[in-house]
Amino acid sequence: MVEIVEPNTCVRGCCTSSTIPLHLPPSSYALLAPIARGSESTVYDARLGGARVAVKKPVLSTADDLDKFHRELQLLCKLDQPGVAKLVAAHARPPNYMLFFQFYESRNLAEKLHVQEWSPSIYQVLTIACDLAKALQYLHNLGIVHRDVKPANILLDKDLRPHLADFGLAMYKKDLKHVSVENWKSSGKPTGGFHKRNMVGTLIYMAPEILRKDIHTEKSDVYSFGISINELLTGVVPYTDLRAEAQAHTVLEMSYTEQQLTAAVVSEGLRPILAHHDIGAPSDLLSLIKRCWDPNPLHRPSFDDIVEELTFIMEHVEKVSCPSLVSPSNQCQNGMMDLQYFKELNWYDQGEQSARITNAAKSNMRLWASSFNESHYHPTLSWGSFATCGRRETMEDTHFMLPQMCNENDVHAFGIFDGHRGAAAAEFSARALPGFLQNAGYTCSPTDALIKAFTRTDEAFRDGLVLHRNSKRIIQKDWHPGCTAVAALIVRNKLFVANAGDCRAILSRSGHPFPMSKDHVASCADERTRVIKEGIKVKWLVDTWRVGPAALQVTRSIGDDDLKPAVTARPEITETSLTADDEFLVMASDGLWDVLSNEDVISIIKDTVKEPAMCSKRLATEAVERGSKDNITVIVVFLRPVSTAERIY
Ligand SMILES: Nc1ncnc2c1ncn2[C@@H]1O[C@H](COP(=O)(O)OP(=O)(O)OP(=O)(O)O)[C@@H](O)[C@H]1O
Ligand SMILES: [Mn+2]
Ligand SMILES: [Mn+2]
Repeated sequence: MVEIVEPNTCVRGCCTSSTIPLHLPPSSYALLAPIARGSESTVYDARLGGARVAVKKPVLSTADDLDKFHRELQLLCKLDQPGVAKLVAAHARPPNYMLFFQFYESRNLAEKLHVQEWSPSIYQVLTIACDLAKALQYLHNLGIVHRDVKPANILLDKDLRPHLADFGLAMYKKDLKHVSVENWKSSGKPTGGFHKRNMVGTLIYMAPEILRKDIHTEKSDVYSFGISINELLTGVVPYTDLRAEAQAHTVLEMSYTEQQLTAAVVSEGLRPILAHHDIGAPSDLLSLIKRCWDPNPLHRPSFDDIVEELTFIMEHVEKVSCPSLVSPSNQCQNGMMDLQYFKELNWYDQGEQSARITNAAKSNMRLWASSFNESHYHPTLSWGSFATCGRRETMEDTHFMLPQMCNENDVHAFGIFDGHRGAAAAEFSARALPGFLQNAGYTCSPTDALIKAFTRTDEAFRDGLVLHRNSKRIIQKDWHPGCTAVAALIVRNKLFVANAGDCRAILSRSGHPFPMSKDHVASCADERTRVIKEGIKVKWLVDTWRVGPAALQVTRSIGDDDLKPAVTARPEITETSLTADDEFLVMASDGLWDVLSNEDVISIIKDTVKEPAMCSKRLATEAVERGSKDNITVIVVFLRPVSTAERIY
């Protein structure tokens, strides 16, 4: 990539390599945007000789930090294994100290699981586990312990293969024996002792012997590996799982301190909830995970054992699962093919294409540029979501999150769609509505833009349906998919909520629920009267009021072209000015509100760790526990700054 210039060493001469350039002419590289900022370093998206790389630039404030940099570089120069993040170059001379790595496109495993909500197949879990075990086996054979194995340090490439990164704490085992634990923990930083920075995010992956402040061995990496693979399998951050019994501690909630977690892991043998057989995890894998997190390091397997066992499990899974891919049950009979094709049209793409961004939007115009006075209160946002199929077999909910819409720092939009009679309308709307909203945003007020976005989405979807019905000669007259929708738009200090149907949005204002939408259901007298007036019958059926021959419970929706115009897509809009009293916004599909009251939702968030994705997940899990039988989608948006301590403990 870039030529090696002799002598190829760092400034001190302690780091050498015959293949990796260790000093670079400034013209050969360019740092672009930062992609991660830690307390010890910043990682940049960068270019080196034309290729995309990730550059880790450590903060070097003390002589110790410099020693640490050279140790890390010496070590990285020796590593060459496909499961280890590849160092491609370094610059180790004043004033610039940088490590250049091959770029891994699919972020780290923690983000993939908890931000993108990726749910891997068993085969993908086994592939990652196996690659990672081989990388750790390689390191241990070289006498190196990593000491910071956790999903955030596992980078995924575009094929989702893992690469172990962050050798900031890695050491030769022989050197560790001399280093007392106190030494690596406190390097004279102000708080001293067990520095918070080392704990945050890492504590839950630490073996009991480390928490007891004994020496780290390779078996401590085995423990962290076991915890990480279980997280990969369950999608649950350790100790946040609500399926646990009350006494099994949801440790990451505010009420638990790190001392309490440490005590529970060390003396009560507390561990995360093991993945369940239900999800198709082979029992051999589950028992392997359990042995990896055994309290006694001597009882944990070595990576030689782990690699061997995982290889065996993978071969077995391949044999069992491959034939089903071609099983006759998956093939459609001839007559069914067309209908199948029709339903499987990619409605997301259809939606995206209908709401293509207009020229106005491509120019330099600003969204709602003149709206609202800049001197007002400015909310500080953080957002997260969680969506689950729940007890249903299919997922008909969709959502979108558009923080900092069109690069406007203080314009944000979020939306949830709950499909019925199929997922088509919900899938279409999740992509179309944000586009229509943006296009309208250059010319209309926020309220009008929201109304336009809803009605245009509805029209475009119903037009699309007609078009496909005709062109594909599908005689499926009575297929009329629809969806309910709620969308929130924040423009500076103003919050607008548009709702059509029975999704709901509430604010927590001074600790109390403040409804931002009204449910549009046939049991609501006003709505029932309106629908009847527009010519559609409403009948009491079984247990509730239902609309038209389709027996819909909602009175407003996108789609449902058999019930238009009575079942209108026109949303009701609520508007409010945000102040420092507004803590957070919660939006969710009716799967949540069926079993949780507005008050329940507020109080659950109050005693959950202040991380929006975790709050969303906790609410959904709680709703499933309380018997919700529907799909559940939750978006939580904090409107005030949340301190790191509140987010982690
Ligand atoms: N080679 C890479 N390709 C893509 N992204 C990367 C790469 N290296 C690092 N990153 C991103 O930067 C983040 C931080 O990297 P790394 O863990 O090496 O830095 P760090 O400063 O030691 O972080 P911390 O100590 O806070 O965990 C990773 O989680 C990942 O999101
Ligand atoms: Mn890291
Ligand atoms: Mn690190």
